[in-house]
Amino acid sequence: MHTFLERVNSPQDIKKLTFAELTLLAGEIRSLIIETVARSGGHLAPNLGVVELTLALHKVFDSPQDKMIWDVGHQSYVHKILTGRGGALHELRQMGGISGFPKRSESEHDAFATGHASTSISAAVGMAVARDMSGQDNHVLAVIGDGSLTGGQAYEALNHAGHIGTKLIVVLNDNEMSIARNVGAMSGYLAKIRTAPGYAKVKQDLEHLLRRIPSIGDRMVQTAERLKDSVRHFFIPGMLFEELGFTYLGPIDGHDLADLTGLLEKAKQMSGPVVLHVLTRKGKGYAPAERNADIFHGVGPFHAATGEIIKKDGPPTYTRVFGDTLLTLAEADKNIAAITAAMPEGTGLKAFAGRFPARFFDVGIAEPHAVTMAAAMACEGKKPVIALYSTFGQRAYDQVLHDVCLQELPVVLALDRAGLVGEDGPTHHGVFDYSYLRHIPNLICMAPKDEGELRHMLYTALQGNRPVALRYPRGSGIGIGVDLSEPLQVLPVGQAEVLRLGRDVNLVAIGSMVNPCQQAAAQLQEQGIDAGVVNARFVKPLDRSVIHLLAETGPLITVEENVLAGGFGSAVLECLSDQGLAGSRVLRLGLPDEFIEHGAHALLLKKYSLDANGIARQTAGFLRQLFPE
Ligand SMILES: Cc1ncc(C[n+]2csc(CCOP(=O)(O)OP(=O)(O)O)c2C)c(N)n1
Ligand SMILES: CC(=O)[C@@H](O)[C@H](O)COP(=O)(O)O
Ligand SMILES: [Mg+2]
Repeated sequence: MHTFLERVNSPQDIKKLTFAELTLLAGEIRSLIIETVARSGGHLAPNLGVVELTLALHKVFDSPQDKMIWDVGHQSYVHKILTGRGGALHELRQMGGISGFPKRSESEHDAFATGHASTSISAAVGMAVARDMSGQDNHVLAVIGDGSLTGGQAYEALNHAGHIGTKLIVVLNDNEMSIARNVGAMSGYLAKIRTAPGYAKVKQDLEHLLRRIPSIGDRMVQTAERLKDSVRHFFIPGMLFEELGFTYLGPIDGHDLADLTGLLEKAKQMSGPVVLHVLTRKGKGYAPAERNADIFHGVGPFHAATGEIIKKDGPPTYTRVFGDTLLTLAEADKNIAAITAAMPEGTGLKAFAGRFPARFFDVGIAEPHAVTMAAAMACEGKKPVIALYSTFGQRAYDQVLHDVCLQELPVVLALDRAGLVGEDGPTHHGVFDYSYLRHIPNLICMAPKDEGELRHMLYTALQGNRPVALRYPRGSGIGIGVDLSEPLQVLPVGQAEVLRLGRDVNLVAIGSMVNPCQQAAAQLQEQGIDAGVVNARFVKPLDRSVIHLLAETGPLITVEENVLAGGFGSAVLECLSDQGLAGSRVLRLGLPDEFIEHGAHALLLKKYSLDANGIARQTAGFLRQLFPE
C-alpha cells in the first residue's frame, strides 16, 4: 500500500505534509523505486540516496517556476515521482516509457536535460542570468554529486558564478562515491570538511567572534581583515567555496528532513551564490545497495528481497575481453598504462588497477584531462590506453585532435559502449564516434567484428606508433569462444577482411554490424540472392582497393551502428567519388539524423532496421529498385 504516494500528484501536494508524513512518504518512494529497478534495471543507489533531499527541495521551492537542475540526472527518479510521473515509473527506461534522465519534453519540471556529468552549475548560471535579464526573481538550483564535482566544467561554472555573484544555489550531494569510490584532491577536501568536529557550530561562533573585533583606522581595518581571513582559513575548511564568492552552508545530514528544509530556507533568503553541502548515503534504506553502492549504482534486474543480481548467461562482454587482454599485454610491457575517467568497473579496468596500481590512473570525471595527460605520457615513451565510453569521449574531441593526433602520439583510445547502448538513451548512445573521429588526420579508427578480433585490434593498436581509436559495443560478444592464450596477431592496418564475395550484392559492414550482415546474407541466400559480406575493420584508413573492387562488381550496401551523417558509409561514398566511381550503386544503412530514444538494444536495432531481418529486407528492396522485374 502506498498511502501517501497516492496523494502526491504534484509538488504542491508535498507542501501540505508534516515531517512525520514526509518520512512515511520517503519509505513508500524507496519501496517503489526498489520494486521498479529490480524489475527493469536502472540507477538504484543514487536515487535511494536523495529521497529526503528531493522531498525537501520540493517542499521549500516551487517547481517549475524555481528551476532544479540535476547533474547527470541519474538520481532524478524521486523528482519524477513527485512531479506527477509516479504512475509511469513502471515503464521507466523502456521503449516508449519515461526516460531515466531529466527531459524537457517529458515534463515542465525537468528544467534542463542531463546525462553527461558536471554540466548542472553551468546550466544554473545560464538560467540565473536569463532570469536577471528578464527582471524576475525565481530560484535556480543545481544538484551536483561529489563525483560530478571532479569534472572541469563544474569549476568553470563555479568560477563564473562566483565572479558575477548572482543568486543561485548549488546543492552538493556528497556521498563519497562516484560510481566507484570518489577520487581526487577535491574529494579529500570534502572529507576534511565532513570530519571537522562540530564544524558548522565552530564556523558560526568564529564569525560571531570576528565580527566583534573593533576596527580602528584604515590600516588597522586592513590588518584586522587579514587576520580574520587567516583565522577563518585555519579553522574553516569550507572557505574554498567562500573564497570563490559563494556562501557555504553545511555540511548537513541529507537524510534529516527538518535540517534540510531549514537550511534550504536559509539558502533561499540569500542574495548571491550559495553552496549547500549535503551529506548522504548512497543506497540509503536498502541494505544491499548501502553495502555495495558501486554495484547498485546502475544495475540490471535483481531479486528485491535479497538484492541478488539476476545473472545473464552468455558470452563474455567486450568490456571483459578488453580488460583481460590489456592485462595480459601489460604483463609483458611495463610501459603500458591504463586510464579511466571515473569508470574502472564499467570499462573493465578493475583487475588492471589491482594488478598494476602504479600504472593505473582514475582521473575522475575528467575525459579531456585524461586525453591530454595520455598524450604527454606518450611523449615520454609510455603507452597509455584510455578507456572511455564512446559518448563521454565526445567531451575530449579537441584533446584527441590537438594534443594527440596533431603530434602523432601513440595513444590508444578504447571507446566502449559504442553504438546504441539501450535503456540509457540519447545522452548515452555512442553513435557519433566514427563521424567525430574519422576526419582527424593521423588517427587510425577501427572496430572489431567480434570479441576475438577486439583482442587482435588492441594488440595491433599497441604495436603501432600512432594514435588509435578502437570502438566496441556494450554487452556480450557474439560468442565465438575467446581463448585468452591464443597468440595475438598484428592486423594489417587499412585492410578489410573479405569474408565472402557475393555475385548479386555485397554488404560492407563495420564492427558490430558484421555479424548481423552475415545472418542477413544467409537469409538473402534463401531468397535466391547471392550476397557477400566484407568486414571493413578500419573506418580510417579505409581499404580503398577493396571498396573499388566491390563497386565495380555490383551494388554495395554499407552497414554501421553509427549515424549516417559523416560515418562509415559517407567515407565509402567519398572514396568512390575520389576514384571516379560516384555513380556506383550504393545504399548506406545506419542511424538517421536524429537523436535515438531509449529502449532495449534489440528493439532499437529492429526499429532502425539494423538487425539481420532489417538488413536483408532493405538489401532486397534496394535490389528490386535497381533491377525492377
Ligand atoms: C562526462 C561523463 N563521464 C562519465 C559519466 C558516467 N557517470 C555517471 S554517474 C557517475 C558518477 C557520478 O557521481 P556523483 O556525481 O557523485 O553522483 P552519485 O552517483 O554519487 O549520486 C559517472 C562517472 C557521465 N555521466 N558523464
Ligand atoms: C549515468 C551513467 O552515465 C552511468 O551510470 C551509465 O548509465 C552506466 O552505463 P552502463 O550500464 O553501460 O555501464
Ligand atoms: Mg557521489
